Amino acid sequence: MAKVRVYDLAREFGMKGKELADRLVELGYAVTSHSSTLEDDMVADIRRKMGGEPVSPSVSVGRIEVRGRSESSGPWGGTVVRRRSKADKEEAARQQELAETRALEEEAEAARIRLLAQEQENRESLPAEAAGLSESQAPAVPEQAEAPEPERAVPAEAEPGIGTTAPSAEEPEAVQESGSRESAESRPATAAPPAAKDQTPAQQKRPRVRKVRTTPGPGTEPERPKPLARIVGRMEIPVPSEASASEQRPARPKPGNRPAAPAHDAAVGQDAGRGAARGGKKKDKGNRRVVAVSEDEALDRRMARGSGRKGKGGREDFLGDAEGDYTRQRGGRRKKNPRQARELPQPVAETRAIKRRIKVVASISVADLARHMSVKATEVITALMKLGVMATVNQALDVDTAALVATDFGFEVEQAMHAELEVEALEAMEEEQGGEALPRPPVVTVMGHVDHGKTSILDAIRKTDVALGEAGGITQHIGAYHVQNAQGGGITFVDTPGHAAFTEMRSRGAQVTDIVVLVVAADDGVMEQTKEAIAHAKAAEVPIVVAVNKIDKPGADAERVRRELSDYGLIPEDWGGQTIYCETSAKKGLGIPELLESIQIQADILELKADPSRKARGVVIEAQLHKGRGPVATVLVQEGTLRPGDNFVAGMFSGRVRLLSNERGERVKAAGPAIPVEIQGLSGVPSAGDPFMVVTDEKMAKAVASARQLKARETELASASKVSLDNLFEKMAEQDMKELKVILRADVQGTLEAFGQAAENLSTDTIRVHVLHEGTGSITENDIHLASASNAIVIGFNVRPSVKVKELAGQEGVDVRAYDVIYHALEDIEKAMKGMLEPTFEERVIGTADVRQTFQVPKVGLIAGCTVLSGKMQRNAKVRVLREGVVIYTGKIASLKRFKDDAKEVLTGFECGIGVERFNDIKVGDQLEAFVMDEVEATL
Ligand SMILES: Nc1nc2c(ncn2[C@@H]2O[C@H](COP(=O)(O)OP(=O)(O)OP(=O)(O)O)[C@@H](O)[C@H]2O)c(=O)[nH]1
Repeated sequence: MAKVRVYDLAREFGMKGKELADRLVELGYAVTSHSSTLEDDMVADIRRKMGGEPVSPSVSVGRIEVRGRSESSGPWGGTVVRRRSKADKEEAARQQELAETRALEEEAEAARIRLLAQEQENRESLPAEAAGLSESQAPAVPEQAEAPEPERAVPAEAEPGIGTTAPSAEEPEAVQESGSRESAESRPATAAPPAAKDQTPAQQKRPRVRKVRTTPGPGTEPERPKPLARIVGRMEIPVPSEASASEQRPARPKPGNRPAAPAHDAAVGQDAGRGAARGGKKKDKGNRRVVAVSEDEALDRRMARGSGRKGKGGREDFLGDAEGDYTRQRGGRRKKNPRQARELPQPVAETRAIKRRIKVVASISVADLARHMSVKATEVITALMKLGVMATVNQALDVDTAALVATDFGFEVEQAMHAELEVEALEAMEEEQGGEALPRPPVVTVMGHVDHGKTSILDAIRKTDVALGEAGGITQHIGAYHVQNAQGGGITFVDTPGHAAFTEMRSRGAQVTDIVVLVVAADDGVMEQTKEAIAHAKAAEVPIVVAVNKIDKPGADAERVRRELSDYGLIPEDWGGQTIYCETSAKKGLGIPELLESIQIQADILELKADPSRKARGVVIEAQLHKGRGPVATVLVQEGTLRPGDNFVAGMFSGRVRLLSNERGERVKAAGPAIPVEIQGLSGVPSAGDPFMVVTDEKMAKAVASARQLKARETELASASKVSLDNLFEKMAEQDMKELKVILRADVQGTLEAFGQAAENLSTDTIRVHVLHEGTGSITENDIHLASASNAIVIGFNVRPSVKVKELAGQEGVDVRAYDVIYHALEDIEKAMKGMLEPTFEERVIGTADVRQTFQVPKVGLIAGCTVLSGKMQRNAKVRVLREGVVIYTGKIASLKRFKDDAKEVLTGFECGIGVERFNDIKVGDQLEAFVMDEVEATL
């Protein structure tokens, strides 16, 4: 073919040669001047790019690919040459952009449906497409219609569209763009260029766009236009999602793009191929995006693309991150948010999950549980009722119950015992791995009756402390101190006030004392507190060393003391017993070394040992908040060695030993077993008797402390009993109570007024009696609820609470008292205020009976014919009616008859008739349980 020069071509376009040359340079063609020669392919390409065809021809030649490989079309599939009128092409070109945009939205849904329909759907679409072509292009019709291949090819094309792998996927796009469906799916490399050459601009838009994303590979034909030129058309790149959109076009032919359908199909094949290569997920993304795009958005998108990115990054984004890319281009951050929002639920859910977990150590009050779940306490109470649990706001729920009710509110209750378990594990490990247990000094507590000389003896002992040297004198009192005797032995004295503290510590599980020194004044003998001290020491199973003091006194009689103490089991050694006796005079310093020696002997007998190599463990002897030094505690180390820097837990508090000092205020570097030491560095003030333990690290210390605080709070709530006349005095002392709230019930109004006045007159400077509520009639459940909520007691005159009310009162811990005489009630209140009142009554079951028959007796009511199973049935006793083990009524035995005679009581094995007061619903098979309320003696 003759070579065409630029100016020749320019004439076709009605341009000057130079103009076209410049234009071609702009387009990236290697043109130097208006007289440069152009290859045929270049000419065709230029014609296409310059607005289609030369001015003169009235028709253009387009080539469309026949889908699939036909027998006649050779290995790459056949092509059909068709003719289109210029008007058609112009129309197509004009409408192309808008049509595509509209198509995006219109086709989006169809695309999704189509993808889901997969092969069958695609197959159905092909005939429609072929028919569309046949209408306008006679030559194409027979070939397309007759060829069976296209139909076979469609499924193959569709497959990549849904994520299957197509070998062509990784082929250079320049090759793929013009490929037929077949070429796209199988081997498009060489078939593509002819189609590209002959396509109308509208047809080529899409393929051109795709070219942008790839660099022409080695498989491209040499005569193909330079890649640079192709980049110019990049602005029209459809996003991958459009692949699925374009896939729909054959099914919905439109006037503007119907002829281009095959090319679109080819594009589908390409995109599908890419999608396949990148995995179905990305393809799916593309699909989602298409669905979401409106016409306006599509326009925006195209514009954004037009001004947008180039090169590989663009391709990556388009294909792999289409949504992200879109949102970034359209609105930066703002637009990115929706995407983030889609990703957010996960972390949000996690946060919620954490928030929705409530840690409970042992129990939690209803109020606390409600607070944790941000619901009203009444809602929790209702939920509990549904579970069959009757609870009040302040009632404590155990972990299981709390977990059960929390589930209703979408919360999870977690047993918060980890920290404590860790400590236990550490303790166990320490014990296991600990070193050798070595002899340790004894820990001694001095007890005795008032004024028998305890303090004097301790003072005398201190004076013997060789460690004091000439400086002498204890500089500070720390509750315990260690003395070294002349023989080099050491003894630790716990200097706590009396046996109350001793017992209190013991009640906390802190057995610190190895030996008790019982001081008895020789001139006074065994007194009340001497006996108590003996009882406490014995209860604690601690050996006693007796110090018979004040032997210097004229009336001193050591023998008498021995005799008296022998009565309590403290038999002297020289009498054949095992108790060591020492005669001392604290005042004159007599017998003190012997006393110390005796203690030592006793300690030797006990063979006291401890392992100094492990982490320290001990007991808080006393603690206080010091103005300048913060919380300080005297700790008695029982095992291991305590050193500055150790992280520890003391009761509910944690800390790190900042400073260790002994009873003389001297800094010490370490404190071993049985050594009392004062520590600084606590987070709070622990209580005497609290366990002390060095833990692994600060984190653990804090965790354990907070777990204990939580537990303590729960325990406090759980045991928070309501004020009763019995504990009124304690509560006053503990809680600084200033008011005794009373709810009154009486049979007549006059009694109420009289009592109310008298009760309020009992008010003193420290406590006021306040009648919270009063009314006539029996005590109601509401009274109990009110009392429970207000920490009040309920007093009834000539009225008794019903069984139900009584039970409720029991559950709520409300003190309900019934009196017949105002004076007795006032007396009780007065006693309570003085802390003198003791518990009064206790229930005692006296017998059970089986109901065998029932009789309706006129004017009397229902009588149960019973057999007494155990104990006895007693007239006027209280009785519970049980049906299948459940108490259905509690009342009083109104009548008890043996045959026709009234009986006081009926014993086991006998039959009787029982009438229950105000209860006529007794049935055969019920069981009656008779009980009485016994007055309970006050105990110490
Ligand atoms: N004659 C004489 N008097 C003594 C002796 N020991 C103590 N006293 C005196 O007895 C009184 C009470 O002594 P304390 O040491 O205070 O007795 P206590 O047992 O500590 O007393 P409380 O702390 O009140 O329980 C004081 O006046 C002492 O001087 C002693 O061995 N001989």
